[in-house]
Amino acid sequence: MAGRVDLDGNPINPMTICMIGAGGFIGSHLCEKLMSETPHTVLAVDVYSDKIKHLLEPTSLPWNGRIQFHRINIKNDSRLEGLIKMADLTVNLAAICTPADYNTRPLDTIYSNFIDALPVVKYCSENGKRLIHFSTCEVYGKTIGAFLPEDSPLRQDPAYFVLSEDASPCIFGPIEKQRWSYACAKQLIERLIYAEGAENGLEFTIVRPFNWIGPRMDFIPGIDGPSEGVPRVLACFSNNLLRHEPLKLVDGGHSQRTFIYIKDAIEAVFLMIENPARANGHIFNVGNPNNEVTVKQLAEMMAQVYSKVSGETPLETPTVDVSSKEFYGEGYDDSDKRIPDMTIINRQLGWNPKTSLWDLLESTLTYQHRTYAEAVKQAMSKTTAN
Ligand SMILES: NC(=O)c1ccc[n+]([C@@H]2O[C@H](COP(=O)([O-])OP(=O)(O)OC[C@H]3O[C@@H](n4cnc5c(N)ncnc54)[C@H](O)[C@@H]3O)[C@@H](O)[C@H]2O)c1
Ligand SMILES: O=c1ccn([C@@H]2O[C@H](COP(=O)(O)OP(=O)(O)O[C@H]3OC[C@@H](O)[C@H](O)[C@H]3O)[C@@H](O)[C@H]2O)c(=O)[nH]1
Repeated sequence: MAGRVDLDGNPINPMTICMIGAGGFIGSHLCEKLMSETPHTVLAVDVYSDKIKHLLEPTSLPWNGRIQFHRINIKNDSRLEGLIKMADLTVNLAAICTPADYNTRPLDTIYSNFIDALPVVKYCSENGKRLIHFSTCEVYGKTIGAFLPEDSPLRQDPAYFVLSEDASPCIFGPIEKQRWSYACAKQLIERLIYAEGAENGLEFTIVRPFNWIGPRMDFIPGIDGPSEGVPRVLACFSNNLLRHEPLKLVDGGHSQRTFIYIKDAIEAVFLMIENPARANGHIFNVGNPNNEVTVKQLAEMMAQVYSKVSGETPLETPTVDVSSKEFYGEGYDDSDKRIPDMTIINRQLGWNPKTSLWDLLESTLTYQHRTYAEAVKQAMSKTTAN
């Protein structure tokens, strides 16, 4: 850890980071790396701590004293301002961010992603503290290309689908498609943060993650989350594979996504944390444009990789189609394609993702198998016995 320098060769001084949502998927990976590779201190705020328990106990851990857990619901806790004041930097990850909630719990989604984030922005601005706020690639909504005729050659032109921070429009569906409640709330908080920067000098960085995936993402229904819960696609498909049942393709699985390994993405956040002069005032796409697949291709690849890492015979029928209405309910809609423009993050931080989709699925599904296979087997045999 000695002699750590930033991208401009200046020494990096130890800092205190107030991390809100530290107990979630991204937060747990950030905390892990901050503890093992830096001298920084983390004030970890969340309502849950299961995913960072291994960093908090036992007290003999080498970073003991550098991470403190504060079980706080930021909706209604006066301790939040004190923690932000104690820190040099606040990283806000807290949000409802599973698509199954956007159309079924739109009020909770809007409150979580906009209203609950407001005091965090305000406390940072009023106290002259730096803020790294987690937004989403969903703020881009649909691509311009999605509105062109199916056979238009312009659909092949990157100008119609590559998503860039300073040029692409934000294209959402109608209000009755409540799917967009999340994207719209995230867009408004981005605009508010940007305005606080412009009018009141808030030092901010906005992160737009493009489908970060890896170990500890969401939950496996009925094992470490509600049996009726619907997590994001990695956990849905992992659950299907663990139960040896076909993977469900929503509306044929034609939508496209670029997936990035959580460990690559965390490197980018590290560069932002430790290079404020290069990161402040910027919005960054963080994704892997080389890992594009349709959801159907993702399902097929996951089935292949899972069979390799578990030694189980592949499913005869690996996928089954399901309508979005049946799977998510009324008001669902989808982003068609998400390719991040990497120009700004390359220029400011010199960062590039490294891990291929196959490799990241291999390590992630090895983790899923080791962590859950036995518990799923037991839960399934209990259900059969009853
Ligand atoms: N994972 C991705 O690919 C991805 C993509 C786009 C955007 N994001 C954004 O990144 C952030 C983190 O995402 P994640 O994947 O780690 O999700 P996550 O659900 O695993 O983590 C969010 C954490 O915030 C906590 N939280 C929510 N409301 C809270 C409250 N009121 N008080 C205290 N804690 C609260 C939750 O308990 C959870 O631990 C979110 O803002 C999300 O919108 C993630
Ligand atoms: O079992 C499933 C689950 C999901 N899907 C599909 O897989 C695609 C990806 O679904 P995800 O659940 O990962 O969610 P999305 O990529 O649509 O959005 C996510 O991306 C960015 C973040 O802001 C959020 O974490 C989330 O909104 C969608 O097209 C969805 O319809 C399936 O076909 N089957």
